[in-house]
Amino acid sequence: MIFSSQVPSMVPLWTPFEWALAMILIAFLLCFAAVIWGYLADPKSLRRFPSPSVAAFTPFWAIWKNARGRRYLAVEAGHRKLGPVVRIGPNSISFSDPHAYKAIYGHGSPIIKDGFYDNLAGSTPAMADASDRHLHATKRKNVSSIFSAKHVALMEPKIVDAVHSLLRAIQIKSRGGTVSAADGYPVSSNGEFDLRPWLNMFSFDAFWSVLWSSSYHFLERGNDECKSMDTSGRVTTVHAMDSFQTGVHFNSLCAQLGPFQYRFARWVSKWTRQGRAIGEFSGMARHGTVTRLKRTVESVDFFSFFPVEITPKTPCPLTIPDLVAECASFLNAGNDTTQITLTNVMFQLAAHPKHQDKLYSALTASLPKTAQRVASFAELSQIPYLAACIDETLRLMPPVRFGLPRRTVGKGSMISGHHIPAGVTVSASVHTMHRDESLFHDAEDWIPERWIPDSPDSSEEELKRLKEFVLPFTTGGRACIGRNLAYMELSICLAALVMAFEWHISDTARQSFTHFERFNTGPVSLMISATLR
Ligand code: HEM
Repeated sequence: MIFSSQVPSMVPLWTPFEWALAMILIAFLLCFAAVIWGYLADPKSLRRFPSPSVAAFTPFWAIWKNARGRRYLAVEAGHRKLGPVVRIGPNSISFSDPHAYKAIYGHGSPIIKDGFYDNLAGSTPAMADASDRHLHATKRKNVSSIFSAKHVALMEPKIVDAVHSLLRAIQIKSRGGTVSAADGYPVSSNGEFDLRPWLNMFSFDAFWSVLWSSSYHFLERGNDECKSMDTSGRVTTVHAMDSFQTGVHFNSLCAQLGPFQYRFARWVSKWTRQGRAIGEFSGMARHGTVTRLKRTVESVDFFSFFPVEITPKTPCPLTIPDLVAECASFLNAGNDTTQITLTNVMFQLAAHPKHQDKLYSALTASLPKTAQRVASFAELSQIPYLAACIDETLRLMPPVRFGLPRRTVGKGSMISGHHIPAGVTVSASVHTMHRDESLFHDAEDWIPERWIPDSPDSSEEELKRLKEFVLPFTTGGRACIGRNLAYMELSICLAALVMAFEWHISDTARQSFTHFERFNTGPVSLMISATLR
């Protein structure tokens, strides 16, 4: 009796910790069962398509590959192993047939942008993120005049100014110096320096000036510190390149989740560096927009052309959140792609000295002596070999390499002879298409001459295919709106770099030149040396 009175009347079966563990296990088993059930039930008949590894069961296959910067390569390897139609997610199909590319993205295709973009968009979608056709058409109408040939031409002096700053900076780096006390980019003892951040600072300086007539003068400082403003108006100093790269990478990873999981991931990540970087980048656009609204500028910039008042042509003008969203989207789309292309083409020219000499001779032969330091776009447009070097780089190393996600609607679509029902994510990658040996000879090699009619490396048939299937800006109603600006900036900057310097790359640097995929796929670094001509 004494003994039993000491025993509590109710002994708890499990401790709170054991209960928590049991709950986690049950939640895990339920998720696992839901995944298997989704796969077996197969309401959209996607099991007919082969898939690499666990891709058919979970989006984390693609997210994991993207986290390691290699998703486009994993998808390409999947096609090589499994064929032209591959399931790369529970609800996501990738095609490698070039004609499938046209069916998905081309003019007249009913297929729309995927929920991936709705996730990216946040509360105020920019034109580039609007998946709804009608909303996109209204937004594109609002901004299309900004990108007219006439308005883009007005931006040339701003680009030229930034090119002069770049040349000054490179001249100092080529001699092993620093551009200012804040310059954080060393030159190694053999004279090599990383050209990538300098081209990135160029693309920021140039685009800031084109968009808002302002500049942080990154190139003059050798430093990318700038201002970011949060939604409450608090201003902080951030590093533009890191905020952009980290923020875009993390946002692209999360956007591959469903809408609920995306919001949850963003909420959880508020306390991480990655989550904060997303806010810092949009804060850079907010700060640029708010300060530009307070200033009057002497020369026109892109911002001057935004419709902010109701007119018959613009019945739905832009509000301040719309302006911030468009500016963030332009800053995102227009800056990194330019940097990536310039870095890639400089790599190719340094790695192919004969082609570099050929381009230099073409430039000196065509340009008047007075124009040779920084030539005008009108003069440079007359030099086919310059365009060929840019186009061949965009073919072999397009800045946007992954299959842009699109969603089938209505009664579904026929793609490559397969009926894909509505509500499926479909994609095709230009990286795979641009390297298709059935379209282009020696497709893995950089051969600018293939773009030049009547050269030994070109043929009439291949030239037709180059025009039809080399689509770094994609095609159809969602194709790049900034293409004219991109060619102007690339041509002026590239010609000036080749006219001013001779570029060299060591074997070690050549072999260690690698790319990393975030949303765009860009070079990690480009160690190079330059000699003043
Ligand atoms: C080499 C340079 C460039 C390349 C390779 C490129 C490529 C692309 C691609 C592939 C898309 C489609 C993206 C998607 O569907 O998700 C796109 C869209 C877009 N690009 Fe570019 N781009 C370049 C330069 C620029 C520049 C300089 C701007 C200037 C702001 C710009 C602005 C845009 C915009 C606003 C869109 C969205 C168009 C829409 O949805 O209607 N791009 N670009």
